[in-house]
Amino acid sequence: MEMENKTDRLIVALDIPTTEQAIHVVDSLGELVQYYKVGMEAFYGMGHAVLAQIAGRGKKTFLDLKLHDIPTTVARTVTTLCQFSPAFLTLHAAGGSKMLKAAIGAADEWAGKTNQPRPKLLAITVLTSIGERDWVEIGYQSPIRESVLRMSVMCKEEGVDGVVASPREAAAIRALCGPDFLIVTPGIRLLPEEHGDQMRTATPAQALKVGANYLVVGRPIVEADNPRKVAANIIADMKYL
Ligand SMILES: O=C(O)c1cc(=O)[nH]c(=O)n1[C@@H]1O[C@H](COP(=O)(O)O)[C@@H](O)[C@H]1O
Repeated sequence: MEMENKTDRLIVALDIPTTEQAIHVVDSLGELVQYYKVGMEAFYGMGHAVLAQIAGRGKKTFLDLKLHDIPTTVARTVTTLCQFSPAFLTLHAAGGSKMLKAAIGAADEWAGKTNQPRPKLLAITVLTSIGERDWVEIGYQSPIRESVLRMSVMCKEEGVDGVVASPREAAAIRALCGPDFLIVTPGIRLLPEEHGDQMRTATPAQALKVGANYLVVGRPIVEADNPRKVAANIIADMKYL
């Protein structure tokens, strides 16, 4: 894949419900951060207007609405969301291969009709907040790692651009899915003891080392007294590698 400067591979999760707060974070991080993740809290709270505000500041968006529904519903939703020109769009691998295929078909069709680049589609594998016990409780019998790898291979075969997974599975995904398959890792912490509800975590340098293309960091930056300082520390850790 076309490689960006590795410090441009930090995605800050704007898990914030109001435009004023969100734009304050974007403006205070300034040149340090190029990608912002707009997830459910931000999108439901602010609507699509926030995407234009982020784009207006020359930043790229990771639209993380984690689509998971029947293939037709997901495909139509992908068409609707493509009009906002996000760099990335997420859906759940657990929606299955037919849903993934329908989503890719919709994005390709939109790009063909509009002559615009299509957003990269990324599939969520097993959420980083899930531990082995939670996984068994839901009813899965294979270990998390096996499930993540199985989903990643299915995504690759269906033509999905990459996956969202924990840094703990990244090296194995990279080995199985090759150098061009995107791996985005949340669950990033400079201080492992501050993991909160994240169960499968790593430091920024560790995540890059095992093959992650992009790192997602939310609360450690957004809820810090000095978001700029924390972002700079994370970037320093990424550079250290
Ligand atoms: O799809 C995601 O972005 C995602 C997948 C996953 O497995 N785990 C995960 O934490 N995320 C998101 O990544 C962000 C992590 O935020 P912090 O834990 O605050 O750094 C949140 O916005 C989550 O919604």
